[in-house]
Amino acid sequence: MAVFESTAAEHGGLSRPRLPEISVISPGLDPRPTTAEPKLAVKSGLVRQGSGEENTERVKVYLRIRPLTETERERGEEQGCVAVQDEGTLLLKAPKESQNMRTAERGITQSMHKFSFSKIFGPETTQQQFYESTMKTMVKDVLQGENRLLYTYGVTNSGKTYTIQGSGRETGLLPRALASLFRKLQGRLYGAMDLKPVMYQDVRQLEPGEVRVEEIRRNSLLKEELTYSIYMLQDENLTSRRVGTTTNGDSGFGGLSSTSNIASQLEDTDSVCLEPDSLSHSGGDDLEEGVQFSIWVSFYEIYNEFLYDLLDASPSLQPRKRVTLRLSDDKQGNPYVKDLTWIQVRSAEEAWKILRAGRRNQSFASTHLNQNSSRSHSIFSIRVLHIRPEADSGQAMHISELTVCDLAGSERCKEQRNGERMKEANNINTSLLTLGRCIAALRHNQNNKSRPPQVVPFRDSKLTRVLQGFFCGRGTSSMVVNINPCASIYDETLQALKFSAIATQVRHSCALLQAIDVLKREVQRQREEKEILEANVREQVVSEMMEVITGMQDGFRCFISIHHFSQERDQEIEALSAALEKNKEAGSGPTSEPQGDAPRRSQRLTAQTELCKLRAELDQCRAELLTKTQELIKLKMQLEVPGSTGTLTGAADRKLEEGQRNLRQLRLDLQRLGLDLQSGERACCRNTGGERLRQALNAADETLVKQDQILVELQNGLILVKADLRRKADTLAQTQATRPQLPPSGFSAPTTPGSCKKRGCGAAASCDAENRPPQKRPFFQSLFPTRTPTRKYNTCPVEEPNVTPYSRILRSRQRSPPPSPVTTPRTLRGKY
Ligand SMILES: Nc1ncnc2c1ncn2[C@@H]1O[C@H](COP(=O)(O)OP(=O)(O)OP(=O)(O)O)[C@@H](O)[C@H]1O
Repeated sequence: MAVFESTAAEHGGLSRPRLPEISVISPGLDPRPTTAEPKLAVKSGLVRQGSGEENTERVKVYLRIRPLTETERERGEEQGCVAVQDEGTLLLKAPKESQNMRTAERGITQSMHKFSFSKIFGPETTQQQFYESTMKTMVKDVLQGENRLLYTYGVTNSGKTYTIQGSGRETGLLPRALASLFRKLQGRLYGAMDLKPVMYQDVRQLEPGEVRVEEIRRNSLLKEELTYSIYMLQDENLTSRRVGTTTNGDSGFGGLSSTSNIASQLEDTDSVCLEPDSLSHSGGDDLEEGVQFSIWVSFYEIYNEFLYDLLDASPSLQPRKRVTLRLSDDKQGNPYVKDLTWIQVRSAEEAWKILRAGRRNQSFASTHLNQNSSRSHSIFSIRVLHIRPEADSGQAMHISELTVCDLAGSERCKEQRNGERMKEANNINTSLLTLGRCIAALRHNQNNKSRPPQVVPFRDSKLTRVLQGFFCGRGTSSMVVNINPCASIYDETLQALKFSAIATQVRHSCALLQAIDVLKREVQRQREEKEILEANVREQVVSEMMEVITGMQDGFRCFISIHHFSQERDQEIEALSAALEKNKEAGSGPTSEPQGDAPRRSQRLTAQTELCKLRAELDQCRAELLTKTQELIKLKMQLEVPGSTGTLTGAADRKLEEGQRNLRQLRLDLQRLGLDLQSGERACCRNTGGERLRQALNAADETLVKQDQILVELQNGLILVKADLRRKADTLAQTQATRPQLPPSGFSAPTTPGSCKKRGCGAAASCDAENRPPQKRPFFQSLFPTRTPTRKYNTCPVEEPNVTPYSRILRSRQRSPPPSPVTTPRTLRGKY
């Protein structure tokens, strides 16, 4: 067939690569389709991808082809450039006069293009059929709590407004949706007006005063709509102006300037008399039990990138400056139209009147293509509050939304002769272009998950910003592409279809929703874990704190008891010290001690008395020792003086024996004194614990130790003296034996010539000094000058007849065992 022949092949020359005959501008289709394969992969408009994306659904894109008017047929617009191959496939064939055909003839593009859609609706499709196939399910979803968006896209004069609003009795999708909604909600409407949607998807509880304001606003709007209708009917002149009226454009002014025959088309349908659809037949059985619904509507437009509230002003007949609305973000960053008017509606008729009132405020103008062309994007939203009246304060459990967006038609700016129309066209095209970029970015991000995601330019236009939520997983969107089969606008239609082809590749952000759900669950789980962890930590901290506090309490109790004890001890010590002082002063007089401490204090006093007695004994012993020492010295001196040796030695011997006895007695006394000291100190330590007493005892003990040492030294000295005396006695005996002529009591130096008594004594002393302990010599020398017999005399045999009584005693002593070792004070101290 000639129509499928590529003109580019004929005229493109050899230098150009041969292009395929048909461009297939839709994913999932066979890139090389043939006429013999009319059935393409798209069956029901639901195209799925593999590799883990089976659960995500592509955005539904419907194509609606409007019928040609009689005028258009007469102009020769019907050239067969639009052909429906099946319910999902469209074939575009470039007409001869089109730009596309010219480029195709140069081999740059193809002249035929194939597109796939979710479903294609031909010119014969009725409004009812179109609603049943597109919006009915969306209404059902919204009543189930979902958010849905439907928007129309297409070239100007392609039937977008007709599709959404309808014309005459051919009501469009929106009034049908409203009628269906209210039929479904019969008996389930929430009568009060105290809950109102605000911001992105919040609900606010209204005060009674606010409720009255809301009622006044709604009644005013409905009343003025009624007044306007009556006015329109009565004023024939005005009514005659309705058909074919052209406006001067809307530069921010509403009212008459925007009134068009579109409004009159709607007014023809003065009541919503719609064929009942299958949804409304089903009644409200599938609605959630016990839930009531409050329906609120809003209507605004985006004109030249400004937002205007179409329900804010009454349908005034006087032009006035309109107030622009601002876009804001809530705490989660969701955009919403600030201060937008929301009206609660209680029936489809009320909603219909509100819609008509808003339509009169919308910006329309006549263009070269459409006498009543929408010059703005209009957005009508229905918010459904799901309310459980029995719940606390009747709070809304959930909000769902159905938004219907009638986009302005794209058109060629250069064909607009009017400057205002050109500006509008520029803005329309810019916002539509941004919408196309957003959809392309979404498609890119979905298809290239391994690559860095592109920024979706939602913020580049007001339109994409207000619709952002529906593209980001907070609902699903459906697109209706309207085309006009006129050959004269083929190129524009081709561009619109190329745009829609991108949209068909976009998937709903179900994956995002699922990810959000997963993340929500994860956050909840982690929050619970954190709470448990926090509770455990708190418990541990509390138990540790309790332990610390208990320890501190114990320590404090201990401290208090120690403090009390030390106070008691201090008091006792003070009392004892005072008593001691008193006793010292008063001697052994009676004390005025307290009754309870009397026994212990008497013990202590006894010990003190004992100690004093011991000290006295010690002093006495010391005095005795001194006396004995003096006696010994005297005896020594007597020994040195010549005289009766026997008498002297006998006296010395007696004195020595007496001294030894005294020493033994002294030793015993010392031993007893040590024991007494021990017991006394024990008693003192146990009973008083006073430091001063202990110091006094220690001092006494040290004195005793010193005295012991002195006694030991004295004893050693006595032993040496005795030894010396023995030697002297021997010498005397030998002297007497060798010198019989001398009187028996003589004690003189030997008269041997050349010899000297002193010399002989010196030799003996020098000889004897070697046998003495070196440490004792100074003491011994201080006591007794060295005057001992020589060794020669010692070695001489002693004749028995000349033995004196002293020498006998000495001999017997020499035979007797040596004196027992002196008990050193250290032994006592060690025991002590
Ligand atoms: N399916 C249809 N059946 C009958 N008439 C239709 C259909 N679609 C559109 N029309 C008519 O075509 C004309 C243009 O339609 P409409 O105003 O809806 O186009 P539009 O796309 O909204 O244009 P604009 O973008 O300029 O507003 C209207 O007169 C409308 O009644």
